[in-house]
Amino acid sequence: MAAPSTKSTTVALAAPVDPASAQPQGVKRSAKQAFEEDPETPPLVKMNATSYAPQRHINDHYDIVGFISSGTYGRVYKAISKRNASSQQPVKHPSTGRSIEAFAIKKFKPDKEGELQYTGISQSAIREMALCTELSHPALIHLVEIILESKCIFMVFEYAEHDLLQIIHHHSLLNRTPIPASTLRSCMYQLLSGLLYLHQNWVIHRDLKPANIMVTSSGAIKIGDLGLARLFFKPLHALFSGDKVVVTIWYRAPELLLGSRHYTPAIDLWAVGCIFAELLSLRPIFKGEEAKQDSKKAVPFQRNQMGKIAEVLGLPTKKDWPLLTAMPEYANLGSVGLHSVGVQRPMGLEKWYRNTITNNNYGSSNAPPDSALDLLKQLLQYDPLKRLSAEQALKHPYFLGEDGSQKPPSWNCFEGLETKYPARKVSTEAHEIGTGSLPVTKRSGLPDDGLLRPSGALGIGTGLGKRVRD
Ligand SMILES: Nc1ncnc2c1ncn2[C@@H]1O[C@H](COP(=O)(O)OP(=O)(O)OP(=O)(O)O)[C@@H](O)[C@H]1O
Repeated sequence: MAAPSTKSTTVALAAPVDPASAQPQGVKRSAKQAFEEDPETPPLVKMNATSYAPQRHINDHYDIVGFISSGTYGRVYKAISKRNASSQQPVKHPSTGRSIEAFAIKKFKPDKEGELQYTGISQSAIREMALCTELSHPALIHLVEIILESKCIFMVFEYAEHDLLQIIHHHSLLNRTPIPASTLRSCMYQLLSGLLYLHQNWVIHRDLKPANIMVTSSGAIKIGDLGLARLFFKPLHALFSGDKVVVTIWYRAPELLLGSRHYTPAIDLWAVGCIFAELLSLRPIFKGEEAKQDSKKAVPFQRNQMGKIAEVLGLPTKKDWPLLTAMPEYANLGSVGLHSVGVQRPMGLEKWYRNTITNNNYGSSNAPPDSALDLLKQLLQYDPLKRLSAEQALKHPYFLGEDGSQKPPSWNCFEGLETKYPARKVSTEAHEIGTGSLPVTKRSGLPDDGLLRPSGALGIGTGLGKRVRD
C-alpha cells in the first residue's frame, strides 16, 4: 500500500461565538445541547460559496443521541442519521453492504493555540484521519466520513455496541463466569486478521488494549483508535527516540520497557497476548504501576511493570533472548527481582493458565483446548524475533479446529451464545461519566509528534469517561 494520505477536505470559516449565548452555570445541558453549543462547534460562514463543494455541517446530517466517552484527544458521541436531510443517502458498510444505522462521532479538541507552531489540528487527529481514510478491512472500525469545521474535526465512524473491556467486565460481574471458548477463539481470530491487515500495510497500531477492540452487536470485532498508529516502512526517525513511550503500560512489550529504539510490529503481538490472557482470566495479566516521568521528562525504567511480567514468566535470559544485553535498560534488569519473592520464584505461564482455567470456572467440557496455552506462550515470548507474527498466529493449531477439520472460527463471536451483553452506556447528560482508574495511553511525546502539548492541557489525566475496573 502506498503511504496513506489525507483526502482533500473543504474548509469553511466559523462565525465568532456570542458569549451571551453561553449556558448559565449550574444548568444541566443535554449531551446534544453540549455538542451543539460547545464554542468549539461554531456556526459556519461560507468563505466563497462558488469555489467549494457545499460544506457539510455535522448538525445537518446527524442527530446526537448521547455522549459516550472522553478520550485523550476529544469526545465521542453516539449519533443517528438525520432522516430529513435532503442529501442523506443510507450509509452502507463497504465490507458487508449493510446499512449503518448508528454512528460514533469523535470530536477532536483543537490543538492549543500559543504554541511555537500552531496548525489547529493535532498530530494524532491527522494520523488517525490519514490511516482510517486509506485502510479498510472487516476487522477495522469503518470511517464513514470526516467533517472539518473551524478548529474542529469530526470523524464519523460506524457504531460498535460493545468492546472487549466491557465484555470482560460483564463476565467478571457475573460470578466470574468465563467467556465461552468459541467467543474467545472468534475474538482472537478476528483481532489477528485485522492486525495482519494493518501489518501487511506497514502500520503498527501501538495501542492495542481491550478498550480499543470494539465488538458490534452482530459479533464482529473491529480494531479502533488508530490515533497512535504509525507507518513503519522506512521511518524518518527511529520509532522510539529516548524520551518517548507508547502503549498503555499493562500491554507494553518487554523490548519497549527495556528501551528498544527500533521496535517492530511484534509490540502489537505482545499486546494481543496480554489481551488473550485477559479474556481468559478476566483481569489484566501484568497489572503494573507506571513510573512517571521526572521533571526533566526523562522516561524512567518501568521496574514495577517488568516485575509483574517476571512474576509470571521469570526474568528474561540471554538464552531466551540473544539480543537482551543490547537493550538500553539491560543494566536495570538486575534490580527487578531484588526484593520480590514472586520474581525470584516465578509462577510460570503454564501454572498461571491452569489456575486461571480453574478459578474462572471453565469446566472440562467448555474449557479452551490446550493449544490456547501454546498460542499464549508463543505470543508472550520475550524475544520479539521469536514471538509469533499475526500471520503465523492465524495458522496456529488453536484456530485450525480440534478435529483437524481446519474449520476457521466464526466471524460472529456471539454465534450460538445465549448471553446478551448490555449495550454501551450512552449518557444524555453532557458530562455524566465519572472519573476512573484505567491507565491512559501515553501520547504526549510520541516520536513524531511535532506539536507536543503538556499532558493535562487537553484534559489528559482528568479521568473523564475512563471506566473504573477491578
Ligand atoms: N466506533 C465506536 N463505537 C462506539 N464507541 C466508540 C467508538 N469509537 C470509540 N468509542 C468509545 O469512545 C472511547 C474513546 O474513543 P477512542 O479510544 O477512539 O478515543 P481516544 O481519545 O483515543 O481515547 P483513549 O485515550 O482512551 O484511547 C472508546 O473507549 C469507546 O468507549
